[in-house]
Amino acid sequence: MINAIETSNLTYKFGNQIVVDNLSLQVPKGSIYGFLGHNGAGKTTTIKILLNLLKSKSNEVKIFGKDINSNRIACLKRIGALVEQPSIYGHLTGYENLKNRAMIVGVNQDRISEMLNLVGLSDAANKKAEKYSLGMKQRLGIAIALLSDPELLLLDEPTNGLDPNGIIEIRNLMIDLVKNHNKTILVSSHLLAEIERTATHVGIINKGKLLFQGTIDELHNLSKPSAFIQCDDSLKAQEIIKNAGFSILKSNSNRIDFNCTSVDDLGKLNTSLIQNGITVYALGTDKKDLENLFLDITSKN
Ligand SMILES: Nc1ncnc2c1ncn2[C@@H]1O[C@H](COP(=O)(O)OP(=O)(O)OP(=O)(O)O)[C@@H](O)[C@H]1O
Repeated sequence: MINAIETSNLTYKFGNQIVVDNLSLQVPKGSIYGFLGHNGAGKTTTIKILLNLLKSKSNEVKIFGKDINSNRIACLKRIGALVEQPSIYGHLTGYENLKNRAMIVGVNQDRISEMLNLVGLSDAANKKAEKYSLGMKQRLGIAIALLSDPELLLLDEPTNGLDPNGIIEIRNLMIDLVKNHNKTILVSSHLLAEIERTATHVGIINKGKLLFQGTIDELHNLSKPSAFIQCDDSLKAQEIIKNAGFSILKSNSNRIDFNCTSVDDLGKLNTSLIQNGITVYALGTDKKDLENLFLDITSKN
């Protein structure tokens, strides 16, 4: 299947600084691709290149299989974007902002109500945009980007600065757009927990280099599961765990983490701890969350 976005050894410099370094992204059609990286990693620069706002070499960037440089207009027609602040006029209502944009891009005005409905702003359609919350402004920005019905959406940190409710609204909107409206979304973020809940695929960059790319499941599989025990005698329990052939990963007086992956082994260990007079408060297996994985991956770079 053709990827919505494919970059091949994409490299970009500001002066002598390499900001995007041999980046080969593959964003499958129909995915929510979480583009992760710390501040300054090169996410916005990459998105600007994908929008042809910054120049790439020929065949470094393909949109739905077509080189962006030789098919600029055709490619850009298939992309909607929200980069940095949405371009919204505060003195106009949400409806008027969309109407204005619909005239510029030559889109039928019927789509305005449809877009307001899609992003959940129908009730606020006649309110001035300056009175909108940050989350409403972001959703209006997405509605503007969707007016021309692009297949691919590029969203640069759309949840930045939003409260938990605003984050949930954007998250649900992204899922709805992909599931029910056949869109593909590339969404950049440094809010890792946020990406974990929405993304189907993930690309992690640091200093312009791609450190990981794959499905969210592949990312999770990178972290080795471990087990933990909480009990009343940590020192004695550690001896028993070591004697059973496991290595202690970390421990304190409340909790011991060790390299057990089998629930059978964990059950036997529980029996052994109890037989040795230890009271076990809790035990279970653990997998690293995305945040810790991300720190692991980026710190190795
Ligand atoms: N116009 C520019 N001129 C010179 N350097 C720039 C310019 N824009 C960005 N940079 C530099 O390029 C690097 C990557 O910046 P970029 O904005 O792409 O990162 P980012 O991952 O989007 O970070 P953030 O999350 O902070 O927006 C940074 O070191 C930044 O200082």
